[in-house]
Amino acid sequence: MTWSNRMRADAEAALSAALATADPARGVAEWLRDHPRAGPGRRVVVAMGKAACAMAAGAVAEGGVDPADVLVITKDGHGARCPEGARFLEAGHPRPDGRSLAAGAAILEWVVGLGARDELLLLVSGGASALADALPPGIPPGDWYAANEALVGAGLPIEAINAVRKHCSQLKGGQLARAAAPARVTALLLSDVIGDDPAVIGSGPAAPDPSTFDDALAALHGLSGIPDSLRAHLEAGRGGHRAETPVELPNSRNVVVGSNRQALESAAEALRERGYGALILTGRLQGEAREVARAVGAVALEAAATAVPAPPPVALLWGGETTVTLGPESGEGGRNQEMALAMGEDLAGTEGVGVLCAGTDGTDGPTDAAGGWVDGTTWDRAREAGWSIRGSLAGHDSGSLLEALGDRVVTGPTGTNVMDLCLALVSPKRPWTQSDSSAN
Ligand SMILES: O=C(O)[C@H](O)CO
Repeated sequence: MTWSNRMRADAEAALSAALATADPARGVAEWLRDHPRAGPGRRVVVAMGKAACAMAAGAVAEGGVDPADVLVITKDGHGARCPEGARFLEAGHPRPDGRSLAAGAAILEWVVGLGARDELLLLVSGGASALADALPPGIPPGDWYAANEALVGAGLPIEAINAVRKHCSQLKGGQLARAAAPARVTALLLSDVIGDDPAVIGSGPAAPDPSTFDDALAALHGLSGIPDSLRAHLEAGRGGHRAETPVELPNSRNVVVGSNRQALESAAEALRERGYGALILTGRLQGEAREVARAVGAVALEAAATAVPAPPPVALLWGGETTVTLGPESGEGGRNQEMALAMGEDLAGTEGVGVLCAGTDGTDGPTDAAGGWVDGTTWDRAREAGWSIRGSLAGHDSGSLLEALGDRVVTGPTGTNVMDLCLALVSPKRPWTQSDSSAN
């Protein structure tokens, strides 16, 4: 086995371990097993987001829940693992649509009439903000769709986008928990945001909201494409003519049951078992993919050259989520494949350094790959095959090149979504021997 194949196999094994840990069904089931219900009363479930089906399956397996009491709202094509007998709705993502509003109405109906002895088990994962909503009077659906388009298209941080969403909704920013009172609300969250803030994940339907109408208006500053009805609603809120989102929710608790950090720790453990020292450098990676890539590549090369921050064999781990700003040309690819490929030039000709970048949902951008692998051989192999890394990056076509080289990382849809992982492996300068690792 070449050093390159060997390290790629190690990185892919670490990714598999991370995905197993981030499995949302497992996270929900484990939490419910450790927190058995006390007292009588119904437990009804609302699962919303891209991982709603798996989370609902975990609740049915361990939570003493009747599937008929489960409402699942997920993205088109994300219905695998949905518990039989649950009410199942699909809705628009990343652009909300009429089905998102129908889903919001269904949620509010689902919690009507719950009493003080009942519990709403709310299972929230990434995408929930677009998939379900209930608009306040005065905001027509068309205006709401246009506003979402403008907010997401402007590349604003998710905190800012969700501050606006929360203040133009009857569900978000803790308002679902308020609607479910006097029932107790337990929200189990699969985090797809940096920092794992319950108020941001899926716009925090059961989380006290520290943001205000004022913050929402500030987020819109300088943004075009926001309809007047929306601005008027927010202005009215700032003037005290609309109810603020709740800052306290005594009936609600929020618990993160799956996160990028857990995935990183599990990947690090798997790499230690394979003979690497493993350092998690950050779970807060963000920024333009190709620029972040240069920094990640530089740290890995530094470890190879100077044994800083740790001597080889070492694995350096990053988590988070980068972005890609598309130009006029865009081919096949996604942020993880672009990030991997953007290291190709800096790594060119080096030995013993390889990097895997992958999205934990298994879908990098609009492609069917999770991400890509790059090492010191990529540049030459691409040239020999008639490809140019620079050209592919210029056309945002990283996926086509990586596919031609057999260097895409393909997991298939994973059912989870805890952002991305980037694993840089640095081998000793000499070839691997049995004593370098317990793995074969
Ligand atoms: O749905 C959302 O708001 C984003 O995915 C963040 O959780």
